[in-house]
Amino acid sequence: MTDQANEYLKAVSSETLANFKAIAAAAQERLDAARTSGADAFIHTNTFNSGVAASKKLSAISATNVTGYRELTREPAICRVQALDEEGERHTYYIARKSTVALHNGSKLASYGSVVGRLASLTVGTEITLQIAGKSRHFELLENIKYQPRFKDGAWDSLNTTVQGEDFGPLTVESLQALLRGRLEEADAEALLDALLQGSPSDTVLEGLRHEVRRSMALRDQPILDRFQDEIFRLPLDSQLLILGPPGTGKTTTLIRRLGQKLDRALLTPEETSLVERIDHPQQPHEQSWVMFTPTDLLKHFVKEAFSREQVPASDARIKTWETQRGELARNTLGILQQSSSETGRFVLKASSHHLRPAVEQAPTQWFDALHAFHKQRLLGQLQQGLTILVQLHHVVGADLVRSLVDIMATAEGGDLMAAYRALDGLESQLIPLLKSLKEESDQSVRKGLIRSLNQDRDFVDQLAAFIDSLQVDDEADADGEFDDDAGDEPEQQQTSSQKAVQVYNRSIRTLARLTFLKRSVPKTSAAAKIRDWLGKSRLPLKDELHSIGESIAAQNGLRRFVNASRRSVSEVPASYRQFRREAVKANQWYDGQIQHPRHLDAMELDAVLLLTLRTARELMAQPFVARNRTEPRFAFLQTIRDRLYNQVLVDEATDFSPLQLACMASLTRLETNAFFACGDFNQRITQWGTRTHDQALWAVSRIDTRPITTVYRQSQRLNAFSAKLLEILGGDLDCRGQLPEHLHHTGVSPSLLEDAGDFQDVAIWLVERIQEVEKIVNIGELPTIAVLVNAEEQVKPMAESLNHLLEDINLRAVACADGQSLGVGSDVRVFSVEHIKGLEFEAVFFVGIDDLAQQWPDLFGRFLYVGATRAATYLGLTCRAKLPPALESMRAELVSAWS
Ligand SMILES: Nc1ncnc2c1ncn2[C@@H]1O[C@H](COP(=O)(O)OP(=O)(O)OP(=O)(O)O)[C@@H](O)[C@H]1O
Repeated sequence: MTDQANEYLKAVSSETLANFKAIAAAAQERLDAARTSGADAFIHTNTFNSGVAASKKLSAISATNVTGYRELTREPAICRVQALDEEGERHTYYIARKSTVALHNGSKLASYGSVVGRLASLTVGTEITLQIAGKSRHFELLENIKYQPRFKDGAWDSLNTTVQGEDFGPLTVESLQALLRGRLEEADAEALLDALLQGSPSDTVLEGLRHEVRRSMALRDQPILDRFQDEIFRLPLDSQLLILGPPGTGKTTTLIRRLGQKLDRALLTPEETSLVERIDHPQQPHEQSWVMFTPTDLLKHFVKEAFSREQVPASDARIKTWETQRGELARNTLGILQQSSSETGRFVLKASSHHLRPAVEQAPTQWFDALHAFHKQRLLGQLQQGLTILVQLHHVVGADLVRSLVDIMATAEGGDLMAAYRALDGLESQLIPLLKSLKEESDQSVRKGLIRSLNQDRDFVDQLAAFIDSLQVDDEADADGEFDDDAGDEPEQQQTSSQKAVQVYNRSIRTLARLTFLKRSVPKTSAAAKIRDWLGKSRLPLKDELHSIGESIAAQNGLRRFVNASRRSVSEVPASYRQFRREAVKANQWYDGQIQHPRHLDAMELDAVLLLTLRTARELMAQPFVARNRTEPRFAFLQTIRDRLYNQVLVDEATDFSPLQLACMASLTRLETNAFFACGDFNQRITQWGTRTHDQALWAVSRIDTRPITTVYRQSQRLNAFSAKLLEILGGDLDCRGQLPEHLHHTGVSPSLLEDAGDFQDVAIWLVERIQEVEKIVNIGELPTIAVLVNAEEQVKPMAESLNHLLEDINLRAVACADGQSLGVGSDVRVFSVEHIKGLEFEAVFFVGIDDLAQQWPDLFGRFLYVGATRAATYLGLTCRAKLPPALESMRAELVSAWS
């Protein structure tokens, strides 16, 4: 670096530290003002007439402001940029992480999420056009300085500041204070001595960018994104995006930053603001209307801190696994699963069962499409049968009504069920009263028969109740009569045994009457047949009576199919599924598992039922005739679902979710926003059911826009090269390889290998030697993050125990992170089962028993190895109980036995 550059650097450092002080002081002034006059000091709007919701929103804004100012007192700025505008004028901006404050000294401070904040992501020499205050402004970036501010002993400093100027850099300045003083601080003299002894440059200014050792078990702070990530995170709120990229390219980082930006009303574009205001709901304001799905609980814990840096409160209600969300929806909201063991009729989830063929589980989209088509056909069939009945009974229901229904059915048969529902919605004012009067008449006639029997025998109802209790009824045999009465539309209530007996009597007589009228036989195993036989001729209504009741019931049956038809398209998904599966099993299609009970569902089947329910409900919600009448009681069933939708849905490690699960998640976005943001990597899929191809992703979210990112920020050059080779020999998608950022000095070391390792005690000896090496090489006064990965949950504790025997002697500890529930604390060596470590990052990773893994999971071995190996930033160790698996033999030359 030239003397001139050095002097310039000092001048800028001095300006920076003065500005840090000024920003922190200005922010403190605002905080003090708020304290004396109440937090509402920030609000200049008159709230008297704005209602409760508006004042709630404003107090939320003032709370955000307070947090923002407080953050500025801790971290005044994260960047300083200089840019040349189209008129040749130089502009200097300081950029803060989230908030801004006006400065008295003329310096300009913008937040990173603002339009000007984009300059922070550019490299020097890049040109950009920005829309500032409605005007297009063109800039060329001349200089970019990134800070890590620290306040120590009453003075501001910035550590590991990176600087890139027009004709110098990038450089890393260890400490701006030290640069200004020309030496490292006294307190750091020891570090300086160590650095000198290791032969590293003693100067506080280093050429290039340096790797930052991973010290904590949380997603690393990355306040400024690169240009490509930055572009993605600012895309409009109502986008559907899938970021694809190799491990460690900052996909999760980008996702969290995007959420932070899109939740901050001050940073939304005018279009986004008007969209958010249109859909804002006092019960679930925009700031809380989001959910993020992660495949494991561990990843959930790993990213939580990154959310709080974004000032986004992220409770368990916001970051979830799909299993949690699915359970809530299927059980509580949609009633697909039974809620208690006493309840009957609904499905029971058997999560560990597999009913579908493995090939269907791996590519379930065709199966789902077949189910969808079946459901539509079944709904159409119900209406067609209704029309056939009504055409014959036009003298009961009226010829005009039948003609209208004939026209509506022509539309439905043309494939447009939604248009048919719209027309039927308009016809309900005729259908419902007619149905009601027919039912009253037929109920009256059925009741007469009951009273007759009671007159003959006062114990009739008690005897009937006792008989009903002894009945073994076949639900399927009674399913035929589902439109006989509307009891199914009412919630099941607690009944006395007499009430139940009378209800079963009524239902059975109606069924018998309808089948008599239709001249059809009664299924032998049905309740109706059993009751008929029990009643005997003397207590059954006369044949003529049955015929006339039957005619009315048949007409009601026909009419009922046209009432609430749209609701049935949603509520009858489970019934369609049961029938679909019954027929497919008979036809030897799709299924081959043992289905113990017609009400049992495996996890993928539940996803399918859920998806079909959600998609049908959304299709209905999008219909103008529904949207117009959304508050009407007849559409209350949709409101329950609407209340469960989110302004934004985010998915991390999307490829571990099946296409059905991704489609369900996308179906949880508000219809107005459709804001869906997912990230993943097909090479890192470690579930059999996960999404395998881009086509599957497109099937799940039809308008998804895929954005690749390829700069690898996690791994050293050596490990990145090793990972790329691993991908090659394991047959991964080679287009998904990444490269390290320019100017990064992070060569690293080759992975190390132990063969013929023996039992855990022997492995532990080798691991502890390597851990000590890492500690020595890293030399940061504490242990960096270290993970030991084992092949199965039951190995976690024994491995941790074996390590602890040895680590104790050097004052270190290993912790068993069992069941993927805990991330461990402090600088312990963490032992995980490999299936839980998706998305995590460590400075060093040791993968124990990879030859056993190859035998245990021949299909997924390569993927587990790839995911495990790419968790490591710098140090990777592999151990084999016997020898390196044959698939990896060609990598032997890349492996060493130790690092020192
Ligand atoms: N623009 C950037 N500059 C420097 N470091 C970055 C940048 N973006 C991300 N990182 C760092 O890269 C590392 C990996 O980030 P992240 O976990 O978000 O990647 P990922 O693509 O989600 O990885 P994986 O596919 O393994 O889940 C983190 O330490 C993060 O801080």
